[in-house]
Amino acid sequence: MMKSSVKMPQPPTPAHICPMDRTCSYLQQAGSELNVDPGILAVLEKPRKVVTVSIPVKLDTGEVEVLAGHRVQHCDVLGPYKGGTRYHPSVTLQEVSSLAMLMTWKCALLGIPYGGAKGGIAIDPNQYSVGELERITRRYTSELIKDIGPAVDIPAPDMGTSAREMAWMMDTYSMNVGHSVPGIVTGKPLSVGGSKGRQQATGRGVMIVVREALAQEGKPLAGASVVVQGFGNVGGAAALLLHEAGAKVLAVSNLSGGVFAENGLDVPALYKHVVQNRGHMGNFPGGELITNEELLTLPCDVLIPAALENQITEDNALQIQAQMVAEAANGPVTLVADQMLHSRGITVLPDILANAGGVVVSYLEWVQGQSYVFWDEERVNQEMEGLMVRAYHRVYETAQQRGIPLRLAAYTLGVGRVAQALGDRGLYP
Ligand SMILES: NC(=O)C1=CN([C@@H]2O[C@H](COP(=O)(O)OP(=O)(O)OC[C@H]3O[C@@H](n4cnc5c(N)ncnc54)[C@H](O)[C@@H]3O)[C@@H](O)[C@H]2O)C=CC1
Ligand SMILES: O=C(O)CCC(=O)C(=O)O
Repeated sequence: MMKSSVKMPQPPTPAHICPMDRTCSYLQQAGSELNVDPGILAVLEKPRKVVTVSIPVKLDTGEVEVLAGHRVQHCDVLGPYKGGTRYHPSVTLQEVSSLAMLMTWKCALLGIPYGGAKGGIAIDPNQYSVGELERITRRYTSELIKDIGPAVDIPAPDMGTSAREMAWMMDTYSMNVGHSVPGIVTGKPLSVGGSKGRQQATGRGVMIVVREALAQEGKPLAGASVVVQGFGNVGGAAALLLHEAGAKVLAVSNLSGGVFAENGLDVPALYKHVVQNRGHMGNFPGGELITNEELLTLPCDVLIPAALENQITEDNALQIQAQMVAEAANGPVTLVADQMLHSRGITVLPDILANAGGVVVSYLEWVQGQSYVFWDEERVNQEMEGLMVRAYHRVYETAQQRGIPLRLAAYTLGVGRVAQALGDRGLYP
């Protein structure tokens, strides 16, 4: 949705927070809950293919910079690999591998016929011109040409990328193979076969899951107090849609800081302000400034981290005052913090459920493209809502039946489906 022009150095990921350890730990927990054969778990712990490519790019100054790009394909037992492409300074092979594994469980949980993958380049896109970004994206795509394809691995947007980059990827792939291949990416512009509703889909899915979870606790979404960290594609759409649904959005933030209003922010006005101010929240007349750290610990019904990984850690988990945390970002809560929130009775809606709206509409885009029939936005939203609501209730019921947290229930469903398919395909006796 909105690209920020704020340039700030990124703090390194603390050494004790390893994204792959977290994802593997949840996999192991789901495996023991389901009594999955250790051989199958050993297969699922490792990505099937890891590709790192060198991306030489001529900068506008005439200098050449050589970047590293990754694509990790975790598992394709249920269908083609699927997952976003991230441009962010924190990108590492470890991070991309963990995100690829999350995609496998997310697609399986939602019942969509995809495997899991993720890609990324460790750059701050705000530091590059549009021309440089185009050259980087095209070279990255060309380097991956033998590893991606509409029946093999289908990239999509993630942090730092959008429909624009998907159009460049599609064009580059199409030029390489000699004909137009819209199905090579999802999240592309409508003009080249994108789907209505994809841009807001992840945020809309977050809103739907939060609404269902609040309803389960007997609370309506209208009037619920919400805090959102991140105001990009996911956080921006989630805040706007929650506001539209009558929730009181107390605070939102992005890289530039945050704003808070005790009686709720006028989110559309803030959105306009941020666009006009090239990503800056400061000087917004309808709220007071707040830091990202303060925002995370505000008392509210629902806290929605929609930016980076590892935002809720053992250092701030005890200060979280939300009743519910909805993981719009991938991996915003560390392993230890997750246990701390659980023992404090705070409901955590796990990423593989809460942010699945994006890949669901990517799937619907792919379905429309395959059939050459394109739907109106109402139909896309309805189909997505149906899948999200059913997934939420499957997770909730599994958690109730097994007496386990929602995250483990979600993993149990996702891992169980993949393990079953592995067995049925004869890969494991
Ligand atoms: N784009 C998509 O369809 C999907 C994205 N996600 C996840 O959602 C998260 C956000 O992705 P997008 O919204 O697409 O990215 P984006 O690049 O559009 O927006 C990221 C937002 O986070 C803010 N941000 C960055 N660092 C921050 C910090 N330290 N503190 C506060 N805010 C900060 C940025 O200023 C920006 O507002 C990521 O974890 C991504 O993997 C998950 C599912 C699908
Ligand atoms: O839309 C997609 O294919 C992938 C979205 C994504 O990267 C994610 O859900 O984390």
